[in-house]
Amino acid sequence: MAETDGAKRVGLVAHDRCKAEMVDWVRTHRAALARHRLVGTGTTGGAIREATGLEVERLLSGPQGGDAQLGARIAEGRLDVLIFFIDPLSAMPHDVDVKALLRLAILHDVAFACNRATADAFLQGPLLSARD
Ligand SMILES: O=C(CO)COP(=O)(O)O
Repeated sequence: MAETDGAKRVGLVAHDRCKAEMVDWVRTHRAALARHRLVGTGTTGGAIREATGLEVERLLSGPQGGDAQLGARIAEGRLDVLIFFIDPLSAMPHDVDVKALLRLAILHDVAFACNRATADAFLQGPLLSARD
């Protein structure tokens, strides 16, 4: 656990076709997520902040380096959990950045959820639970 208050540093990222689902997921779990420190890629973070009023640190947009910034945080031990709703049906110009982010999460043993079912499971257990 990274923070003494139990808060985790949570990265939030969604590809364009998954952004509505990400916003809905955050809205659904707003109370639990409000206990953590949220950081998102530019557009995702802005959409979440706008829709929920939650404080979200915004990095660059993914294709402009936001995925790489999250990867750097993982490499530096500054991110605890990654929620990344990946579009499995679209080619991405920054696919190498997406792969690098996931590779770094695996390498540094950072828990990551790439779909809603897994993200929901994170809310049930010690990673992001609303319970203490
Ligand atoms: O492209 C992304 C992840 O690969 C997400 O970036 P945005 O949140 O800026 O759209």
